[in-house]
Amino acid sequence: MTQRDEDTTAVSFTGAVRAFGSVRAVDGVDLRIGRGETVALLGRNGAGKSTTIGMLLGLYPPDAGGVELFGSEPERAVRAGRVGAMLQDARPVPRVTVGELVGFVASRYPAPMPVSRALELAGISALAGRRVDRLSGGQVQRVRFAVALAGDPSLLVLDEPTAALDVEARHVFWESMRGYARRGHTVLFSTHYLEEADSFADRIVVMDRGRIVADGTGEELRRAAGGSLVCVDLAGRTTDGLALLPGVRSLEVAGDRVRLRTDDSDATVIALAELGAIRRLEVAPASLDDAFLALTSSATSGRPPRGAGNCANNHDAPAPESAPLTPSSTAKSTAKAL
Ligand SMILES: Nc1ncnc2c1ncn2[C@@H]1O[C@H](COP(=O)(O)OP(=O)(O)OP(=O)(O)O)[C@@H](O)[C@H]1O
Repeated sequence: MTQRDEDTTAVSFTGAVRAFGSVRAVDGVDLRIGRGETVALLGRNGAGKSTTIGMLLGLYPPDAGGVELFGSEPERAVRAGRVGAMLQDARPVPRVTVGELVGFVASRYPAPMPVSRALELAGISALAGRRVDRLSGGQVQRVRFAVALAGDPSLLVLDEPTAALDVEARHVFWESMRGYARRGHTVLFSTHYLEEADSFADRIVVMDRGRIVADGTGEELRRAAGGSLVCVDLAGRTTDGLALLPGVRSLEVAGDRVRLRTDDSDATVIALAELGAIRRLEVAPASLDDAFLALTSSATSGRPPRGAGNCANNHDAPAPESAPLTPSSTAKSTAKAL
């Protein structure tokens, strides 16, 4: 790494590998995050996101390759108070109040932010005098955010930060995050919420089976996954030959309706018209859900993914706001790529 790279790089993974027994949780990851960037780490359960975050914090030394924070080993950056983390499995400390906990954590850092400021940013000023072990799951999650902020770190690392939050609390959380990022801080967060990744990150890094399978803006990911969806009723015909039509990358069947993922919707539509297969024909741009499903390993046949816009099966209910993409929902919604 050159001096200039060191000056502009917050996080650097080079061919990083970490295995647990026979499972290669992180399998050759190369990733650079520039200072001031907000990056989302997206992937199904078990994709390797938490292990990546653990490596970044120095909790899991790499079996091969390297990980650096601000140009040195992670432990050093963590010890210097340059990193604030919010992990999934942190337990509430018994018997202390929120203010005491955040104050204690802040006192361990060389240049902390005022406790009142950390509480305010996390939206929990009113909880300062409450005992941490008597809070709701969503409130504890916000306390953990305040703890991560307490040292006024240059890099915030958040593992599924909004997992236990209701819709309103998620909005408050992201507003705080935006404010923090705007001050030039670097943020890396993992999430199952595609909309959150799209709305709040400068870049989305998609992991699958320990590897990075895509890295770019939401728009770039949509394009990489195949631009458009063409949907049409089968009207009793089979899908024979449809996968071979011009532009078509894959197809999915839901009842009597077929969805073609295509790089060239015009050519696909013309070919369908030549076959006389144009009943209830619709063309729609691929959604981020579609991109995610195309970029990660797809599962079984079934309903079209949520967020497929006008090209979804007309009988499908609309997607709930910011629904998380969990294996159970993807297994139901992922269609077979042929
Ligand atoms: N401490 C561990 N011991 C054994 N296997 C582990 C350990 N930590 C993770 N793994 C395995 O490594 C793989 C990646 O797990 P990881 O927790 O990094 O995924 P993830 O993307 O964060 O998943 P989730 O979204 O469910 O939190 C999984 O197969 C997991 O079972």
